[in-house]
Amino acid sequence: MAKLNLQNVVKRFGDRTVCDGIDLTVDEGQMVCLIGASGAGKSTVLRCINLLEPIEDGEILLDGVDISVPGLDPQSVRARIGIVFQSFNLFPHMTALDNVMLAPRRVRGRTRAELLPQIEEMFERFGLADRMHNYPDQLSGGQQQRVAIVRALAMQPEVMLFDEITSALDPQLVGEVLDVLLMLKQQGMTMVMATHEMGFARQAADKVCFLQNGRIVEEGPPEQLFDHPQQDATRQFLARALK
Ligand SMILES: Nc1ncnc2c1ncn2[C@@H]1O[C@H](COP(=O)(O)OP(=O)(O)OP(=O)(O)O)[C@@H](O)[C@H]1O
Repeated sequence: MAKLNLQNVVKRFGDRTVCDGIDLTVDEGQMVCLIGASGAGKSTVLRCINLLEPIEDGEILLDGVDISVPGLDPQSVRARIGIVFQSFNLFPHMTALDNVMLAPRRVRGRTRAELLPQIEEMFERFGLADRMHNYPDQLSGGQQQRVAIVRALAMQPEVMLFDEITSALDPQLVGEVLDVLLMLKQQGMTMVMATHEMGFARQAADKVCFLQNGRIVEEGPPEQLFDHPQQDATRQFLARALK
């Protein structure tokens, strides 16, 4: 697994600065949660890391190498950094298995036969063994999101990014998706997660970063940030979110 470093990352949309000098370190095997009000810039940070958005300034280092330099093939970076979104984005005309196999076949040139044992094992591990041949509309939201996670993992990424992956789920399905993240953490995956699930951030994160107006205004281990927030903005946000 890899280590991720953001140094003074600046992202603007027109004259609006959405990431205003983000410094973030995610050590190998760490889970970092980004929290903050809607519009604070959490998704944009993740999209910049995955090179879905070009940045105006700063550096994004993957194991010490700047991946944000112009000219670098974004596909090769995205093969190393997986991302899962709120909306599962599965192809509706393909089975769960075919959705998962698509990228490793296309990008890595692997065959179905080569991939099958590893992918079957992942479906099994994430409680989806009997769902491999179902189409997305035959699956619950929680199952679809777990398939989306398996799809990202099938590329054998070194870092995983999760953007509000439980926000579109019925409350009773949230737990089964968060459990998958706990399993990944146990396996030592390096992860960054934008979330409104404060209970999960408190329980599972190694570090929590509070974003406000495109800046990380406070960060620390969850017990420090949740129990002893230093900034008024953090206190007010947590008071509302934990209510
Ligand atoms: N493609 C875009 N063009 C213009 N503005 C954008 C674009 N994408 C995001 N923004 C703006 O950037 C700001 C940060 O958005 P972002 O989605 O990163 O916030 P967020 O913290 O993830 O919010 P949420 O919790 O609602 O997902 C918002 O004001 C948003 O309107």
